[in-house]
Amino acid sequence: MEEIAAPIPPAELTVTSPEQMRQLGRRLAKLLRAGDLVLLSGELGAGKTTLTRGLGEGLGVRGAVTSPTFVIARVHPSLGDGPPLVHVDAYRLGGGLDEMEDLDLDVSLPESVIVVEWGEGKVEELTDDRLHVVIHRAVGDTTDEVRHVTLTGIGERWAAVDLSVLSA
Ligand SMILES: Nc1ncnc2c1ncn2[C@@H]1O[C@H](COP(=O)(O)OP(=O)(O)OP(=O)(O)O)[C@@H](O)[C@H]1O
Ligand SMILES: [Mg+2]
Repeated sequence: MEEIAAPIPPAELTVTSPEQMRQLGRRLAKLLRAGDLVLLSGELGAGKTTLTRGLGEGLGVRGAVTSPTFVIARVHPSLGDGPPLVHVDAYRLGGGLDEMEDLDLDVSLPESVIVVEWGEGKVEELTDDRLHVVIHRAVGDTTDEVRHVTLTGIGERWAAVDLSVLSA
């Protein structure tokens, strides 16, 4: 009989500064590979771009990750032989997937690591597997630098990945 493994629970961690958020991104980058989709949720200023900056550093890609004001997506090629980082800000992406494909990114998505801010309900169809990262501020707190981060792996790709290593 086939053994069905219990799903790995989401990892929950607390981050107390922007620098720590970047560090988390750098550590998370080590778990990522070409074809991965990372969905980032959290209110304005939660730290999605800050985390992505760390991901870019960890992946060793060219160019600093910034908040794209006039572009929806930016491709950061690898400085080595790793996958490029495709950073999407779907805030203004109304139509979802179709528009995503229309972006004409000149990059092969299955060969890239794709990180999407504000992508909920828009890009899930890109792949069955995704890592969903939710960043929360402590309720009612706008001055504090404390953030609660929940990482949930969805699909076969993440079934055996122990995300608790990220809290180390
Ligand atoms: N623990 C923390 N982690 C991340 N950012 C933090 C933290 N504490 C304070 N900050 C600050 O909060 C802001 C986060 O901005 P960032 O652009 O990363 O957010 P965002 O979620 O991408 O917002 P947007 O929805 O506008 O794209 C930065 O100014 C950063 O310095
Ligand atoms: Mg952002």
